[in-house]
Amino acid sequence: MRPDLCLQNAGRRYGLRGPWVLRGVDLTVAPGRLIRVEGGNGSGKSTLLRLLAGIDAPSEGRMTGRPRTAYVPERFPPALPFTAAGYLTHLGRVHGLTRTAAARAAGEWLERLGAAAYADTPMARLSKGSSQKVAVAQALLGEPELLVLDEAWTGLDTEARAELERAVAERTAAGGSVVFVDHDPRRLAGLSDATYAVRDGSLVERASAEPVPSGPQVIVDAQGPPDGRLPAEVHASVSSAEETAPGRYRLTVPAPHSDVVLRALLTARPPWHVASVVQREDPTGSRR
Ligand SMILES: Nc1ncnc2c1ncn2[C@@H]1O[C@H](COP(=O)(O)OP(=O)(O)OP(=O)(O)O)[C@@H](O)[C@H]1O
Repeated sequence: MRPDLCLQNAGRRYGLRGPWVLRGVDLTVAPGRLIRVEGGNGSGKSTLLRLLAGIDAPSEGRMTGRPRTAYVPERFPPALPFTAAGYLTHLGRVHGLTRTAAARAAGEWLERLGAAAYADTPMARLSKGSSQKVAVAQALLGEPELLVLDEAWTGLDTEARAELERAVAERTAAGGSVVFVDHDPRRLAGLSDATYAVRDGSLVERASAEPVPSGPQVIVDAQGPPDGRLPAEVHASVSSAEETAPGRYRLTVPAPHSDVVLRALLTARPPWHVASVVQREDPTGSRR
């Protein structure tokens, strides 16, 4: 089991005498956790995410337990001298994949994000939205143990936003950790294990992270063996699980997690029988 990533009494300031942007920050990111970071404009969210991503170092304090990390920055440099597929394949190789595996992963992620048509387009000619898809794909293709997302949904179309939510669910179900900042409070609402606010240079944990799941939910009716226990991946991904008969469950699943849950049920040994899958409207009535 890999260790937790820990920031201990960490501080960051820019320049030797610059004001402290962060100070005395303690944060533990355990495997499988989904962590949301909030805060006002200029409060230091991106600074914290850059420390977690390992592309910046604390000016004081310690950081231990660095996992294999990928990062989607707030601003992605689009004017790189590569095509989208060429760039992603190159990055895949940096992540340790063979050339063939890297090219395959690049193609798969461009396809999932709806950017396959731009695979051979030079990065400098991509629209802002397509460029953001490449930024997201480069982070996902190495199946990182820690995924750090700084406003990664901004600029994506609706389908790609949903796909990124699914990818986050897949990462955490596979034991990866995800830390994200997003201006939309409904982003992954009800799914975070913890929410922290950056305030006056400190990191404050919000008392309780969204107890009531919001956003669209899917109701799955599934039958396992009579003494069947729900697979661990399913347990980790549902809002609630009600046993309606021996081995039969009515699962309420946040929509972004539904693929992960269905896959876990259908590939369990023995596989579960999925009797029905019904979309339930967002109980808060909000739209994304
Ligand atoms: N490279 C840098 N050099 C100097 N100052 C910086 C640098 N990066 C950030 N800062 C300063 O640190 C403070 C926090 O910035 P940061 O980008 O981390 O905040 P943020 O919460 O992510 O802001 P926003 O919501 O506007 O993206 C700001 O005052 C910013 O000007």
